[in-house]
Amino acid sequence: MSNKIQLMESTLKKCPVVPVLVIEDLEDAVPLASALVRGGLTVLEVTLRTRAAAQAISAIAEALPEATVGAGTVLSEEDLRLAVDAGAQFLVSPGATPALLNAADNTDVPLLPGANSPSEVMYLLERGYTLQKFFPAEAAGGTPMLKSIGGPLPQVRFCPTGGISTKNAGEYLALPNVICIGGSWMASAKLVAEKRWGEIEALALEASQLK
Ligand SMILES: O=C(O)C(=O)C[C@H](O)[C@H](O)COP(=O)(O)O
Repeated sequence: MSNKIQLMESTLKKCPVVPVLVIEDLEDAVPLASALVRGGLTVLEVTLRTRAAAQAISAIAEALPEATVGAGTVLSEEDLRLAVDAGAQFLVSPGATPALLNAADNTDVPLLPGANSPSEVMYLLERGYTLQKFFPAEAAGGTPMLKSIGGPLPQVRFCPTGGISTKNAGEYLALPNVICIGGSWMASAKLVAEKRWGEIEALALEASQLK
């Protein structure tokens, strides 16, 4: 486990923000990822919420070797297989189940599992996860909740995701138990549907400079 945690840590340390992407149209995958990478966001999470997702991961990995592309919304062993076979370099889940964690134990690709309560965090810690996604960040209590969890559980660091934007990103990044944040604001459904790559690049640039 510790090698995989180290790999996850080095990935999450690359950038302050991981864009969470919903790619409906495969032809948008590479232009979208290119815009984000040009803006300085090189770690990308493609959610498995669309039919194009797995092919989008493969296309981005092939076209942009400088990017680290992972799969999000990994809910089951089947999702995990699909993502790993597509070439995902990391996996993200909004929560965790024993079946998913067992499947993750049998692959070399690191998983960032989600939690948002002390018991969930403790369970994942028991399973070896010192890096976890805090989801849905704002709805689950935001920075006060993360600060409180950090009291008894300072050994766990989080990638909070859900309801974060440039407005509150800095408050999360200032916490000692936050390694990076996730969000979709720089690649909203509207911006992607309208193929506004220049604007996405500008928003990525702003996000990549967050501290
Ligand atoms: O798909 C997943 O696996 C998720 O966990 C959900 C995403 O992380 C959030 O949808 C991103 O949140 P927003 O930045 O508020 O859009």
